Amino acid sequence: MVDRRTAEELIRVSRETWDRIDLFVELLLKWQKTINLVAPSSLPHIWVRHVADSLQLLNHAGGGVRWVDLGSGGGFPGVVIAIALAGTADAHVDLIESDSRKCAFMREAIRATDAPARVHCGRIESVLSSWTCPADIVSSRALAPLPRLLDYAFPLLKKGACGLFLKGQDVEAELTEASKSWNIQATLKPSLTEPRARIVVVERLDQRF
Ligand SMILES: C[S@@+](CC[C@H](N)C(=O)[O-])C[C@H]1O[C@@H](n2cnc3c(N)ncnc32)[C@H](O)[C@@H]1O
Repeated sequence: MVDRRTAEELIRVSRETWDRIDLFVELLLKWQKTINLVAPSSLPHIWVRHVADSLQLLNHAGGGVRWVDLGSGGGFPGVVIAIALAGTADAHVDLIESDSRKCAFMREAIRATDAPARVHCGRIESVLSSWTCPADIVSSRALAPLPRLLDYAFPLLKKGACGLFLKGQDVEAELTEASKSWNIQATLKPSLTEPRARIVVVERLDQRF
């Protein structure tokens, strides 16, 4: 349980939130036997590598409670964020994922933890093409290189959502590439869980013509 203790030292959330995350992790480990929800090699480090990695986004959300998480997979960061926001007025997380087995897992996790979230099983491009709900935050982890990620998130960013994207060490090159198509107002924040990783906070995005 060193990994779990390290996560608790990195991130401050309530005892009740940790209890609900315990339920989520228990369920994930059960489903992981039949579906690849996270890389098997990362399981011994699940608390820091996945749970704390997700929760750290709350530090950059400016109190935003209406989230849309893209390519949520096994629930990172979206389901973990929803669990942490449970009980907060107006909090809601929309999770968009195209793999129906991962969607089934997330629906079960939301039910078991009573998290304020909803799963949209489909392609991001298609789900967001008719999206009308306001969003404070659009998040994602390990979905696509930044240029494609910005294409996906643009329908929400252009309406004023803030982008919170967990990225690896290649983020500077990805930002340079994305700048060819976009005017990006963004800042890079250090990750609490991985020294080489960064959180890209996109405050504003406009298309270059
Ligand atoms: C590498 S996984 C990352 C999952 C999770 N965000 C995480 O960090 O553990 C990428 C996920 O995005 C989903 N995905 C990829 N392209 C997508 C698209 N266009 N629309 C919806 N989901 C997509 C995949 O099915 C997969 O579950």
